[in-house]
Amino acid sequence: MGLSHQKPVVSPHENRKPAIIFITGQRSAGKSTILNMTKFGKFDSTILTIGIDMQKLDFDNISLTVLDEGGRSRSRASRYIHYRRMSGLIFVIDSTDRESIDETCKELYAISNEEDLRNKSILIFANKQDLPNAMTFDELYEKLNLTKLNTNIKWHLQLSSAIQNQGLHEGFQWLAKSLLENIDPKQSVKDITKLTNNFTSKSNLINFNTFLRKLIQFDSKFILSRFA
Ligand SMILES: Nc1nc2c(ncn2[C@@H]2O[C@H](COP(=O)(O)OP(=O)(O)OP(=O)(O)O)[C@@H](O)[C@H]2O)c(=O)[nH]1
Ligand SMILES: [Mg+2]
Repeated sequence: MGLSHQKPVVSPHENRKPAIIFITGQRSAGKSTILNMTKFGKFDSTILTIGIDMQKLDFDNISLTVLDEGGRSRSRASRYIHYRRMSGLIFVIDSTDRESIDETCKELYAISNEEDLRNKSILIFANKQDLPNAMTFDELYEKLNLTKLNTNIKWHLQLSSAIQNQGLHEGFQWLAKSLLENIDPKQSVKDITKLTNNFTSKSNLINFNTFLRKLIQFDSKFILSRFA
């Protein structure tokens, strides 16, 4: 047996840099649909997220651990979120909801002022663009007053339709590029391990509730299909 000059077999996955992302925003804006469509490439009906779900999304050179926060249980769920551990954030807006735009704007500003998000990236998805009354890019740009957003963060406004898989790829491409400039892979791996442990212990009950709801939904779909 001699020395081998063969290159070690490196799975392309090992070259992906890990990062943690938090997806938040208006309730029912399409956060979970964006993640599901990006991951599976097809539209599947979602149910409202209770607490926080965790999803992994792999791209060419980056592996995202995404925490998906349900819009209805925000204050409770947010206690488990530490912006310090996030490499970036995705904020989702329902482009048809003109009534809540001022409140949404305030929330976006508050997030952009978080000290722990300094120099990090925020991808803003203006979702549901397939609907006829959706706000346009210019309208959103003006109403969200994006030029006044804290200059310490990098942001990008992306129009999208999650159910039609429009704009998602472009949005994630921007995010991946912007994250790669800042990630410390060693720190990310440590943070992901901590987060996963934390997440599994603290949200077991929440997950169990979500599991039950999914089971009930599946069951009722099944029963309906039997009687259709
Ligand atoms: N027309 C349209 N409907 C969408 C789009 N994205 C999501 N929806 C619908 O909006 C509803 C809410 O979608 P979710 O993905 O569950 O929204 P969410 O933001 O995760 O909701 P919470 O977890 O409850 O905060 C569902 O009925 C989706 O089918 C879109 O781009 N266009
Ligand atoms: Mg959801």
